[in-house]
Amino acid sequence: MEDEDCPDLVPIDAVGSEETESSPGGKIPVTIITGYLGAGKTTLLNYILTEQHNKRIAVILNEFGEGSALEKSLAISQGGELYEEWLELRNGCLCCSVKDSGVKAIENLMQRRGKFDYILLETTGLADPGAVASMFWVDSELGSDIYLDGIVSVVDAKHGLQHLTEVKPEGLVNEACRQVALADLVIINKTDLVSEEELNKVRTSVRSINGLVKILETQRSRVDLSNVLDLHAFDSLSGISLQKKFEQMKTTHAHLDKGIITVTFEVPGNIKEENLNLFIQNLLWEKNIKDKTGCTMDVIRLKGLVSIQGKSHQVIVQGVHELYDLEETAVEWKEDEKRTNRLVLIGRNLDKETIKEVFIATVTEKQGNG
Ligand SMILES: Nc1nc2c(ncn2[C@@H]2O[C@H](COP(=O)(O)OP(=O)(O)OP(=O)(O)O)[C@@H](O)[C@H]2O)c(=O)[nH]1
Ligand SMILES: [Zn+2]
Repeated sequence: MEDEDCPDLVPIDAVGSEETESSPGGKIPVTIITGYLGAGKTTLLNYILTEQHNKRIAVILNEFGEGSALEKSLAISQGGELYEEWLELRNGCLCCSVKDSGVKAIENLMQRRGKFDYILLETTGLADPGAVASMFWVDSELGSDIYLDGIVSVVDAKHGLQHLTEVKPEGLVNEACRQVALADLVIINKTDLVSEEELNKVRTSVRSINGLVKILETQRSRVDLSNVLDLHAFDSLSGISLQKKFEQMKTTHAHLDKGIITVTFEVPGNIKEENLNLFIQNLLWEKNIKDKTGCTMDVIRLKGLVSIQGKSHQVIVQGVHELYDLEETAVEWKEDEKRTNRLVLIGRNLDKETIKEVFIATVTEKQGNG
């Protein structure tokens, strides 16, 4: 069994000398809350801020949007002014509302280290959560204090289907779809406003975009916090749950439009790390892998469990847009176990046969001695 309480390993020089009462040397998890305009993100965060849960959560509300969301946060800020200072709430949480990307707010928040154990960050309804997520990966200064735990996307049960199926001008990705594609958890909210049949359609649509995502259904964004926090979606702890998902995953339904879909494939054997890097870089950086009609495959999210030559443990692959990394998991290949590589890609113009062929060609290709 995995010891979930085991602190993440951090480089020694990353452990600051400042007061870190909560978890010495430990990084603070950040969960990104996305979702289309009006889906219920702020409602979710307000719910978390007002519930008793014995957790000290710092919440960064994005108040770029107008109307009801603003009013809600005004209610929380009590003073009647838009809050740009950190406010300590009765249940031990901290709250701040910001107008920009929120990264500034996180930097500002880190000065209050020791007062909270978790950060929830709301993005604007139209934001690309991948861009926000990327900042935690590439910003090493932020990265030594915090880590990305997961991406949660709130979907409006009433209008979600319309948002998800809206066709954008050529070349543009529908933001609502992108948010679902990147999510580790989708909360279908406002179920009070729809029939069971409508709800089914939304669920099916979410599932067809993202075959891996966990789906919850709520009213007023009332969720069990344990389903939202500590998902460990981006670290090696998620290797075990990823393996379970592979087993449960059904093949994706054929999509009529050129929307975002999930494809998954498996190739048995051991692969070389450099060949895997080459494959991923062709896909994410060079973007030179095309489908049968000549369209470039556009991968938004990538996950995989692979078997690398010379490594005794399964390796997890994580990608968001152009960024990716490989990390050895705690799961060891057993001696009599068939070594295999399983990948999941979420994106556009993905064609399973072609991508699998390219993978096989790339990873089995003999590399020169140099
Ligand atoms: N009927 C119904 N209304 C809801 C539910 N959840 C939230 N709402 C309402 O939907 C509206 C939008 O909710 P918000 O939480 O502000 O949505 P948001 O995603 O933060 O919106 P933006 O920040 O503007 O993108 C508010 O008026 C909420 O009261 C629900 O489950 N059912
Ligand atoms: Zn909001």
